[in-house]
Amino acid sequence: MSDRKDEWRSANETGWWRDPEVLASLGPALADQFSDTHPTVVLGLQSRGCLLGSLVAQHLGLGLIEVRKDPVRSADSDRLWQRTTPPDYEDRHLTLGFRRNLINSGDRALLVDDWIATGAQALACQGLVADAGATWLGASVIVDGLERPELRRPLNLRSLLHVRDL
Ligand SMILES: O=P(O)(O)OC[C@H]1O[C@H](OP(=O)(O)OP(=O)(O)O)[C@H](O)[C@@H]1O
Ligand SMILES: Nc1ncnc2[nH]cnc12
Repeated sequence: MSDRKDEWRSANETGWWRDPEVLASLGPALADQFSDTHPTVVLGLQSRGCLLGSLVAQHLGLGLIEVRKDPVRSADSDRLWQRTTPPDYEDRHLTLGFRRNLINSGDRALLVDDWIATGAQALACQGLVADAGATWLGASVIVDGLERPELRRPLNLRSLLHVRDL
């Protein structure tokens, strides 16, 4: 998984998906970080988090909730849980959300993502889970680049790599 940074100072994550062995190992590795918990649903943040979230969900035999950026109602009857993020690593205030009927208050939710930076998007996801009355288990990510260490515990962040190790 070691991977030097490119000229944009970000790891070339697309190379990870291209490697069959790395791809096969990511779902189990991200799931195993939370083997002491009992998730009932995986949350994947559009878009890379969904790619990884589906690997984790499949490994655990669970379903996936796709957390959409700027979700649009497909029908008036679609009620959404929605939250707007604080500024993220690109200084965006994104609206994140998903259909309310995808989660219930008995669910135990595990967020999966490739990278955490400001923690803004993960915080909004934690808020969405709280809005639904469900239980937040934590965030399982590949790269921990968290800029606010005080968020590590409340988010229950677990990572495969730290950004300084790339
Ligand atoms: O900690 P934060 O500052 O909130 O940033 C982390 C989020 O940003 C990146 O996704 P991005 O929005 O670039 O979308 P992508 O998955 O489509 O690349 C990354 O995959 C995380 O989801
Ligand atoms: N995928 C990513 N998400 C958030 N911050 C990043 N910095 C470099 N790559 C990133």
